[in-house]
Amino acid sequence: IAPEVLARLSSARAALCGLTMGGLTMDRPRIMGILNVTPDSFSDGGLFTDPLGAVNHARRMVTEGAEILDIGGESTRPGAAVVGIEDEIARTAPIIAAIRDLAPVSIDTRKARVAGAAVAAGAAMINDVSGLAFDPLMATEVARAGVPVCVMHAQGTPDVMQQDPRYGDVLLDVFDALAAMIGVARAAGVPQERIVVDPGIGFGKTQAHNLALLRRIGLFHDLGCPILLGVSRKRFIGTIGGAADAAARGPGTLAVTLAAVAQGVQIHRVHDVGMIAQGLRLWQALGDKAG
Ligand SMILES: Nc1nc2ncc(COP(=O)(O)OP(=O)(O)O)nc2c(=O)[nH]1
Repeated sequence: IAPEVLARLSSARAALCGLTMGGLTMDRPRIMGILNVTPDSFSDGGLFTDPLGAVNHARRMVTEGAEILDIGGESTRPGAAVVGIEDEIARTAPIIAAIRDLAPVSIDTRKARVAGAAVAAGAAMINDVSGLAFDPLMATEVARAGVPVCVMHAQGTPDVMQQDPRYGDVLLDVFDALAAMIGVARAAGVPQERIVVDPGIGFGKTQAHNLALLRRIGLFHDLGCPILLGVSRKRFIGTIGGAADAAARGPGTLAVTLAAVAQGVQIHRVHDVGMIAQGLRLWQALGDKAG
């Protein structure tokens, strides 16, 4: 099946997944705006640690086209330190309460108690970069909270994941690992239609692994869940695109995002919302036969 046909079929199937987060269906690409309230995130650490700055940035991203806001209080870049639960809650819960009416909010955390506090503050989704593996209580917490969860693949933890990542076949290995995560979530009581999958670009992957995953990312539709992709400003974009400064990697991020849209990827987690939203509008106009 031609990739574009596969993408349409997959998008249709994903739309039937019925994931609705704040009423968002998965029948067209959605932008998830990144709100890192951390001092050390790899590309924007420290920019939004003051509450007013964080709220203003959230408002600007929604104005520019973000339909989901992903707030994180702990950097998961290679080598990052683990943040204490109370600190992570203190960083995120008050901001969630302040931005919850702007757009559905996702909490980017590996810890069940942080996720619970976030949902209590108004979060509408849990984004776990450890794929429910870091905190044994997370799967149960997700089921209790009754909100969608993104399970992301990572090989190893941030402190060691980039030292020597290896796979038999990265596509099939990641596919199987995500299928197992879906099994863990379902066994804990999370229904299939509340599960989103993410291959975890840059999380225990070489550049070659990242490119192999991106070339065939449409394969993951066969897991029966919407796909979330986080490539924004990541190292491989800087290396290939020649942009040493992470904040200058928006054009490369847009190129990779549109390639993923062509394979039916539904949720795009990005820093440069305005740039990506503009690109998506052109992409959709080109695909709109009635236009
Ligand atoms: N689902 C999902 N969540 C993620 N959270 C953080 C990062 C890392 O990017 P960023 O948040 O910009 O950096 P940091 O982890 O340093 O805060 N990437 C992903 C991703 O690819 N997918």
